[in-house]
Amino acid sequence: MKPRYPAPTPGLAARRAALKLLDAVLRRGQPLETALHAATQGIDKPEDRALAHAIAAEALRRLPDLDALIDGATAKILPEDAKARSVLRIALVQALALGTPPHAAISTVLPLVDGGPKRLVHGVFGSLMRGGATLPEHPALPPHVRDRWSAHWGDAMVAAVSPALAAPPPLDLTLKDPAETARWTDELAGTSLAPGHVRVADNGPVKGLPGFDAGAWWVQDLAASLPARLLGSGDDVALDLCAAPGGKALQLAASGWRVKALDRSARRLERVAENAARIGLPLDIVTADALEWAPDGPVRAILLDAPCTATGIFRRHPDVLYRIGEKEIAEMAALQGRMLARAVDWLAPGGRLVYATCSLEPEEGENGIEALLAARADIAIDPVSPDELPAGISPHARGWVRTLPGMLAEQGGLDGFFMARLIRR
Ligand SMILES: C[S@@+](CC[C@H](N)C(=O)[O-])C[C@H]1O[C@@H](n2cnc3c(N)ncnc32)[C@H](O)[C@@H]1O
Repeated sequence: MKPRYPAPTPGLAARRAALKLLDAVLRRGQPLETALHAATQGIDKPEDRALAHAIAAEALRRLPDLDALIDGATAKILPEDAKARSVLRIALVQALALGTPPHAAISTVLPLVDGGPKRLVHGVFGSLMRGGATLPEHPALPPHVRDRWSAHWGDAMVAAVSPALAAPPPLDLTLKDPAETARWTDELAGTSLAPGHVRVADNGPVKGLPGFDAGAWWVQDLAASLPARLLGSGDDVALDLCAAPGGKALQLAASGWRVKALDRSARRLERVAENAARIGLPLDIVTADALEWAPDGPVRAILLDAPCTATGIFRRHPDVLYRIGEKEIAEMAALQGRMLARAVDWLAPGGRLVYATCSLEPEEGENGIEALLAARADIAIDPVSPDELPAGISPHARGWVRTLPGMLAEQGGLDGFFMARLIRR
């Protein structure tokens, strides 16, 4: 007897979820990670959810190149938001970048255009495959990002972004005890670019690596480990005003500080508590909005790792290349300005505040600090000296630190960050 309903195409659910993810990022401006839960609802197997994420992330990494192929193979340019375009992006990225056999790549997406231009999708995909289509070794950047970053940082920086986007970033670990750097570099078969840092080439499951269960380290990009280093060690109270998921708060605690780890997100603070328990370091966790909360008295050390557009972590989160524009940058810069103005007021005379963002936008870094300095005669930059930084990264002449794509490229690069250490006179 003929089945009443056709059997579901194996792998279709993951492709449908990938389509929803692309839609969430490109049309609704949602972060990929935020959209993941809703897009993969009803998918039981973790490997199918991971596949959906991998397809969408790779499609975002390769979007301008995929679109150039599609546009070169269609007589009439498909609208930017046409479902057929997104379905073709998903099929092509699997066949050309993820190693999916072309027949599987197309047969698992065609049901997604049921009742739509199935023949067109099939025809465009087939003609591209027959024509030997390939993707360039280094992905092209979307024009609006290329122009923005080229205006701020120059063409050499932009040229360094594409290779950085092509390869998955290495896994960086921060050690609880920097004195054990040689031991863990050896046990993890990694390389170390700074005391307390190990870079691991093999990107396998983190929980399986030596030292995870023992709480010897946590995952943290090398650039992200620099701001807490700039506060040095101490045994006083240190405020970490935007603490979750906790990498920098743990660094401060490991350096002896009594850390008040504040964040407004109770859910994200659960991760902080889990991480602190695994590592075995004490943190005083406070759920509060830094724009409303205030400490009891002046403090000597503050870390403000402010919420930002996160364009500096494009290697891990390529959705920032499509979600972030001038409006988002201006909104974040305004929020950061308010947080910074409030936080410097809490500093004791001689106290230090490290301000950091994982953004490649000067509005969220250099410009914000210059505006603060112009408004506050009692605040100055406490310049970072070269010996506080890993070899290959130098402080800016103004005393702050800017990491850019292209730095340490031969060793695997690092995230884009801005950090400045301020002192209250
Ligand atoms: C860049 S992340 C912090 C990363 C963290 N410092 C680390 O090293 O793991 C920014 C954090 O700021 C928090 N946040 C955003 N607005 C806030 C506010 N008004 N008050 C407190 N935390 C806030 C977010 O919940 C987010 O966890």
